[in-house]
Amino acid sequence: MIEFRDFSLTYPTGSRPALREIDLVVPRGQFCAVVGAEGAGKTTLAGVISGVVPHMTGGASKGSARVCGRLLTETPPSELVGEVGLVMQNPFSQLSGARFSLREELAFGLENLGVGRAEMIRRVERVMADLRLTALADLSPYELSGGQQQLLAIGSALVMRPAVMVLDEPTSQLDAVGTGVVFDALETLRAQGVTVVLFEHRMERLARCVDRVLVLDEGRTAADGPPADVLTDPRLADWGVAPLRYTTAARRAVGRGLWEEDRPLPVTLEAAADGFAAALKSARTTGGL
Ligand SMILES: Nc1ncnc2c1ncn2[C@@H]1O[C@H](COP(=O)(O)OP(=O)(O)OP(=O)(O)O)[C@@H](O)[C@H]1O
Repeated sequence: MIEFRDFSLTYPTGSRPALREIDLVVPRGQFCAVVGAEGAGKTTLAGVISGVVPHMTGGASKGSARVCGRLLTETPPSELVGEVGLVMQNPFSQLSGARFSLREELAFGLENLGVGRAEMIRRVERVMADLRLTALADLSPYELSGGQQQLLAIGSALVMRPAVMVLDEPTSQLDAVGTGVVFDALETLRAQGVTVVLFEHRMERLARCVDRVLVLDEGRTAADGPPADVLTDPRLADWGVAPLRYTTAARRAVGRGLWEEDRPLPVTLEAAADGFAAALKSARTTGGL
């Protein structure tokens, strides 16, 4: 689905590559998260997958980057419409400004593609049902909350039935409620088997819903694997990524003999609760409490 081979990219004004020797294969249906410090290359990678970089920014590349077999550096973004859906940080800036209701906004891209009316209605209704937007169908996009607007942006991308969805920090401008709404929608995408690359810094939510986490550090792949491995890697902070609170608490508990050494460090609240409950039980049994 996504295939990068030894791919590097240097912006025209860049003194060093923003991406270096990236090898990345994301198969169909995989849900992959990309994390990294500021300037690590996350937005650049999102831009390459969605066709924005280098077509709209300029830049020289080496190696190859493909989505659905198409070489991204040779395919203009307009030709990727059916293949890649992009959702960016600011939901407001993604509204067309040309439509009066949420339902019409969802139909906008399909109208531009010349999709027939019956098919358009079918797709729009389906996306509204999947993202639980049906009750808001007749509201103006400008009456929606930030979280709802971001759901609309996700819906506008999804309605085009892209092979891959790229979400570049979709919750960074949202409050806790909006973030919850977007992560619930991501669970829906996952359940539907959509291939997703999510660039995100809210690791606690991310650890639950992704198959794989890739860490970028100064444009290179520093780590790549299941969240339970990558997010408990002791080098995470060296790569500029704050470890999860659960992992940090359990690591301290290991040091004090309060976390079973052979129990993996937790990356979710549930795993942390189970681990601490087991530690408490064993302390009670052995008379430690
Ligand atoms: N359009 C551009 N022209 C020149 N250099 C750029 C451009 N966009 C990004 N860069 C540089 O490329 C490197 C990677 O930036 P990028 O925005 O991809 O990182 P990031 O991980 O998304 O960072 P942040 O979390 O701050 O958004 C940085 O050194 C940045 O200064």
